[in-house]
Amino acid sequence: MPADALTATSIHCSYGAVQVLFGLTMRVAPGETVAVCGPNGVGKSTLLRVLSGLLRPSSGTVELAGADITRVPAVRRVRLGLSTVVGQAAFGSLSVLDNLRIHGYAGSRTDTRHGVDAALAVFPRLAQRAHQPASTLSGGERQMLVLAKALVQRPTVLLIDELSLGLAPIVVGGLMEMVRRLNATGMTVVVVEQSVNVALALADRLYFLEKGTVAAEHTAAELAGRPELVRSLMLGGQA
Ligand SMILES: Nc1ncnc2c1ncn2[C@@H]1O[C@H](COP(=O)(O)OP(=O)(O)OP(=O)(O)O)[C@@H](O)[C@H]1O
Repeated sequence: MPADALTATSIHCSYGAVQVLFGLTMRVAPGETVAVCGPNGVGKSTLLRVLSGLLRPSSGTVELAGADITRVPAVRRVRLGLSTVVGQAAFGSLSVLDNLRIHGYAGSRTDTRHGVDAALAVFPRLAQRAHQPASTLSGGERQMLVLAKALVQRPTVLLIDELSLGLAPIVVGGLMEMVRRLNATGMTVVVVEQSVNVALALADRLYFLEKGTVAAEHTAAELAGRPELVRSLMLGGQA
């Protein structure tokens, strides 16, 4: 049996004296899209930071394709094929193209130009705006740029924090379609999402966190047509 694309096992994590994750375990199979959901402040973004290498857990392990990467720094994780999309940050005064090039140099494990071309092919709208300063992009286009930056790194596993945050539903719909297409190419995707509707529409499987650990895990198919169960899971109650 092939190794999981990504696993987190018994993760404990704290900010100073404040513990946020308590023995959290999750796994993501190759080619799967998995969503991490739950109420505000439950530790979703903290988990993402641990997976991406921005935060070191106090105990527990993170594995990428069966290799222990718990102590591997974030930049080296990118080179191993694990990229992270967080927020809508871009260098505003630089063009779309230069933003992509810079990102390629920062994490490159392959030829940067090839990666930039491949990313622009996925986002024709960005290709049309390649020479426009990033600061002039709309919110949705900026989010596309963030996804495109991760694509330049040609990840095997893509971590996305809050794809839908602050964006109009129609823009979110477009971005979801992009993520689906990436997943269809074989890319494994983990999304941290506050919108359960986005999570349900995107993911094969969903983890629901409560008090820094996994309270429940369901396939999207199991949750289809069960709004009461979804509601109670999102409120942090075990159902
Ligand atoms: N840098 C930090 N220093 C101290 N505490 C932090 C830090 N970042 C997050 N926390 C705390 O850790 C807890 C979990 O935060 P986290 O951002 O992981 O939650 P979340 O589930 O992603 O929440 P949300 O859905 O509101 O974004 C919260 O109580 C938060 O205040």
